[in-house]
Amino acid sequence: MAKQVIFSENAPAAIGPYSQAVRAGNTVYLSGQIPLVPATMEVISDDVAEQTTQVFQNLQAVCEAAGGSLKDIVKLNIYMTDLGNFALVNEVMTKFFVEPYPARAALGVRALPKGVAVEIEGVMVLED
Ligand SMILES: C=C(N)C(=O)O
Repeated sequence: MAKQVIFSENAPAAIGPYSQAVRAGNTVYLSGQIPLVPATMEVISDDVAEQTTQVFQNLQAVCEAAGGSLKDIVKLNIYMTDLGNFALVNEVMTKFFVEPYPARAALGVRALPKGVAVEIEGVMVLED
């Protein structure tokens, strides 16, 4: 199956050897987004709510570049350096998603790139 690399100028450029997303058939694999502001490539702030918002905005931009939207996401994996932020991340997520929510995993990790507090990756399935 042919794979297609997805790129959005409205999301941060990759900070390593990966693509922002890759489409294979109708499935789009969204690389982990961290809270970098696309225009500056700087972390938005230390505030976890702002970081989470930036992450979802970045994912939204990549989804749109792939011809979809956050509504088409079927699975998310959320990585947090402090699971004490679990409720806060949930609250921010409800500003971007309505039911039926995607499947999801939430994990606590020791560290994330650029010292951020949250990273989110996902899988999106496009309509035929
Ligand atoms: C930020 C990433 N997605 C990475 O380094 O893989």
